[in-house]
Amino acid sequence: MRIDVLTLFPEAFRGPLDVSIVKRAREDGLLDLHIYDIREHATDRHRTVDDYPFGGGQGMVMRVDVLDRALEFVRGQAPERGLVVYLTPAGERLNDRIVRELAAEPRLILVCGRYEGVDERFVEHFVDREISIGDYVLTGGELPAMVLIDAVTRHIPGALGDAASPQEESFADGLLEHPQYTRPAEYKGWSVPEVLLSGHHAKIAAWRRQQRLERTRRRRPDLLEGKDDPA
Ligand SMILES: NC(=O)c1ccc(N[C@@H]2CC[C@@H](O)C2)nc1
Repeated sequence: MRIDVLTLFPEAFRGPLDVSIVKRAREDGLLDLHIYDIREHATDRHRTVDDYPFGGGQGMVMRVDVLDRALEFVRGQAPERGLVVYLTPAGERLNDRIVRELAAEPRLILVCGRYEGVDERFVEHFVDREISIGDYVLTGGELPAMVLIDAVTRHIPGALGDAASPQEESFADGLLEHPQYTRPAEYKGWSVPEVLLSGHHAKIAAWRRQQRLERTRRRRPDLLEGKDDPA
């Protein structure tokens, strides 16, 4: 899978994507990640990428002409057209379903805004999906883009290694994940649920399912809406 990123701050991407699972996915050629600087496509002497908003208001808006040129350049770097995703608080709330949809794409082109955002004509004519990672405003789309890259990479076949698979986790069955325990079996008088030490796999699976249900009912009843009560 190829992911291209358009940003004013390429340096923001150094670090989180250079470690562990995402790093290995890149080294193994499972994820082909490229970061591009939007400012390279500003044409004036001052390399301007933003301007004052028509109609007034505070802050600056990123120019559609600069973004169009940057996107056209990036598009030309690979044969697949790519799905253009703009990170914005006004987007669809990211969830497991959307992550899986995006992970199925051969190529994503993520657009990270700054200031007050981008000219709406860019969104209207060039963006395929607007995505939000939560109901809060950040200084830029870079962190949301890194969240998206991390979440999507987990679904690239082979990225989690042969053992684990994204099926067995939170949200995969629409529920929150069950609690996890490991050694020591006893710590400061705190013990591990007996069933997990029993080696009885059917009982363990049942206990974990019950835990997922109870946790979800207690913490995230919204995830259960519209579902008949799962047995
Ligand atoms: N919740 C989110 O996913 C999110 C995304 C982007 C963002 N901020 C950028 C800065 C200017 C505009 O492009 C939007 N804040 C929050």
